[in-house]
Order: sequence, then structure tokens, then C-alpha cells
Amino acid sequence: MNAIDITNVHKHYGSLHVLRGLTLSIPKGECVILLGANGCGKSTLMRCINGLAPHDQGDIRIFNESLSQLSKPRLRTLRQKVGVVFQQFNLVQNVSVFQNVLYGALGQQRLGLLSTLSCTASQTLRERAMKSLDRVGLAHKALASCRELSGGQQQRVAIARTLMQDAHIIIADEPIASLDPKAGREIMDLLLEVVSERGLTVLCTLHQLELAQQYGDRIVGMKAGTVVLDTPREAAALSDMQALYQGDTRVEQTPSSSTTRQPLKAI
Ligand SMILES: Nc1ncnc2c1ncn2[C@@H]1O[C@H](COP(=O)(O)OP(=O)(O)OP(=O)(O)O)[C@@H](O)[C@H]1O
Repeated sequence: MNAIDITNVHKHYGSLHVLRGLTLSIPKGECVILLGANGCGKSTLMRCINGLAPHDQGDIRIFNESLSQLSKPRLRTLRQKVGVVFQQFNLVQNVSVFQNVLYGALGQQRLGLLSTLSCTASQTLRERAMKSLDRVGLAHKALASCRELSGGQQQRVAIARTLMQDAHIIIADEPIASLDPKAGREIMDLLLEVVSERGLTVLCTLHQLELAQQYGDRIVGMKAGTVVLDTPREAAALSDMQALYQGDTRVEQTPSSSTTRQPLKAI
């Protein structure tokens, strides 16, 4: 079964046509590295997949459920299956590491904010949070405040939070962009380890071509809002990947085709 099916998806921000008939399927358990120059629409695609930004046209299916046809409660449940790891970690800085991991359970079985505050969280939740932290090698930092951690450690907390969330898909938007090369590789190693232990599906953007070849099962390249490269890792040619960063790469540089947006009908 495919974890993600994206068919002919369009997304506009006002007059800016960002996703332009994008089609991509990702089988369950596959790790796809998404490449493309700044501004080509990668983050927008990720936001559409996890329901943060609704797409305008086309279809996005998560485990064969179409996002645009779901009721709000069902959409919430489905979004719980999609864990997100950001470049800037997106942790709550003034609470503990442990608390941040507990937040991963928000939304599970209608758990509200109160039941995920450490003072009221159930023993089971607390144990799961500690296990998740242990898995990323940070059990000893459970009571530290996030702002005391290095970038690499903060990204480990973000990964522990997705484990707590029991996500089936991980969307990682430049997860190592703010880390040094060694810490970046450590995070990619950890991410890929937990993903293969649990059979998770990954869509991860990177800007380092050699890491894309090392970590992806498959490499997908975007240019100006569409997929222009889709290849298994073994067949990925460096020149094809480099070409993604040449010419008109950003959506602003490329006028959208008149066939992609239906004009409003005159009444
Ligand atoms: N919320 C928004 N409102 C308006 N325009 C947006 C919004 N988010 C992104 N854009 C625009 O959409 C285009 C694509 O942005 P997006 O962030 O998806 O690209 P990207 O490929 O992820 O770039 P980067 O590698 O720099 O993160 C850009 O021109 C950007 O300015």
C-alpha cells in the first residue's frame, strides 16, 4: 500500500501558483529525499501533505484516505499519523525536554493539553515519553530546559516527539540545515534507524546531494512547483541532481500555464 498518493495537486498563495499539477506516490516504508532549489515549493508540498495548508486542486491521499474528503475529527486522527521534523526544531523552549516529548501525544485518543502536562499525564504516557527519549539517547536530559540543548540534541527531542506521536509517516523539512556536518549525519543516522525499526515512511528535504544519495531509497527532484526527477538512489546521477539548481527553479520565475487554473465563470 502507498503511504502517500499525490495526484495532480495545485496550490496557490494568492496569485502565486506554487504547486503546479504535482504527482507523487510513496510506498509504505520508503525513504524519499526531496531535492530542489529554494522557493521551488518543497515546504508547501509538505504543508499540504500534513494538512497544514489545504491544496486547491487535485488529490492527496494518506494511507488511501483523501484529505479533502475527510471530516474534521477524521482529519485530526490522520494528521496524528504524520510526524513533522523542522529545520528550527519547533520545540517549546521554556519547558522541559520531557514535556516537549509528551506534547507528541497531544491529539491522541482526544488527549488534551491538560492530560499531556507532566503533572497530570498518566503513568503510561510518562513511560512512553521516557522510552522515546531513551531511544534518541537523551533520557539523562529529560528535566533540562530545551534552550540548554545543542541544535543536534534539540533535533533528537523533535524525533522523540514524533515517536511519542506514534507517527507512521515522517515529514522532515531540512532537518539538518542548522547543524554542523557531523551533527547532521548523526541526526540522519538516527532518523533512518528509528524509521527502519518501525517501518515508517519518510519524505525528507535536504540540500546536500551526497547525503541524499546516502540516505534516500529514492530521490525526487522539484523545479518550479513540479516533479522533474524521480529515481532510485542507485540510478541517481549527480549531474541530474545538480541540474535541479540551475535555470528557472523558483515558482516566481516561471509563469504558470493558463491551463492549470480554471478561470471563474461569468455569471
Ligand atoms: N504562507 C505563504 N504565503 C505566501 N507565499 C508563500 C507562503 N509560503 C511560501 N510562499 C511562497 O511560495 C514559494 C515556495 O515556497 P516554499 O517555502 O514552498 O519553497 P521551498 O522549496 O520549500 O524553499 P526553501 O528551500 O527556501 O525552503 C515561495 O515563493 C514562497 O515565498
